[in-house]
Amino acid sequence: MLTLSGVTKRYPTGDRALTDIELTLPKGQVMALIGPSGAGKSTLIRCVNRLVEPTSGSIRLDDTELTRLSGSGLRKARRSMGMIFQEYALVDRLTVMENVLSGRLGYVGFWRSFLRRYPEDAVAEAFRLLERVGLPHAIDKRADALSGGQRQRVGIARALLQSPKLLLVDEPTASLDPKTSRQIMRLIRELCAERELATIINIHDVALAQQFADRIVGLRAGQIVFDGRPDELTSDILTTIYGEEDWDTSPEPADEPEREPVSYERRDIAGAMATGVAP
Ligand SMILES: Nc1ncnc2c1ncn2[C@@H]1O[C@H](COP(=O)(O)OP(=O)(O)OP(=O)(O)O)[C@@H](O)[C@H]1O
Repeated sequence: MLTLSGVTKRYPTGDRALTDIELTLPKGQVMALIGPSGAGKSTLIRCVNRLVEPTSGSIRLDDTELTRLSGSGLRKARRSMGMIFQEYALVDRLTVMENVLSGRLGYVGFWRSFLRRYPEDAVAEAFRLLERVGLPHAIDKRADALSGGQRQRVGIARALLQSPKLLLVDEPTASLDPKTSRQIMRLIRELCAERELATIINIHDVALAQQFADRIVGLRAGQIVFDGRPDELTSDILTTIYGEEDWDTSPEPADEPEREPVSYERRDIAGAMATGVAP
């Protein structure tokens, strides 16, 4: 479905962000891309949707060579790639429904979108998607009245309204609490299975990646140093990806502070039992 072959990116500054990347992503697979800061994760995702121009190599989505596209060909190809962002990228003053419908901008043309006239089938599908992501009650709310988790659900519905073949997801949980992060990852996973969407998720949280991805690719200094199943990600491999660290130890329990022995009078204890307040 998506095939990267010999992809290299050197920025004009001389930074070599990716070197000779070989990667094939089949339909329906959720792939987590992990690696330290600066490893090249965002650059890889951005090369696929051509927000960044690869210096060399080939990127194919089905039969289309993405690196050769420009103008309308590139716009058409981008419709088949849904993006989900860390900071949600919603328009705050628009409603949830309007934000979701903006996922169709690549299809409806400038004047129709300017006049906010979307085809009926797009509106019906937006309703269905908002129901599916758990926001049917929030359709008319302004985006800035939502919590982070709700905003990310809107971002997911907007990406899916494009009817993409591929989802490119950049740090979807970086601004969310642990429970909401899991809910969002679970939702992305379920939707990918339902729609047979191939997905690349750029993520720092290794535990979340292991729990919700089918496959993990580890990048270090622009090169793939691990490509395997989540259960194959051992401490040694984490060291290869991130560098030396003791991955197995949990934090030492904090020492109890030494306390002066306290003696209570019997009547203090009786009082405490009556009021629930320690003497
Ligand atoms: N626009 C740019 N111009 C020059 N160099 C860049 C640019 N964007 C990224 N780089 C460099 O490319 C390398 C890879 O950066 P990239 O942002 O892709 O890494 P990352 O793994 O996504 O990092 P993070 O996890 O911190 O987001 C780094 O050395 C970075 O400094």
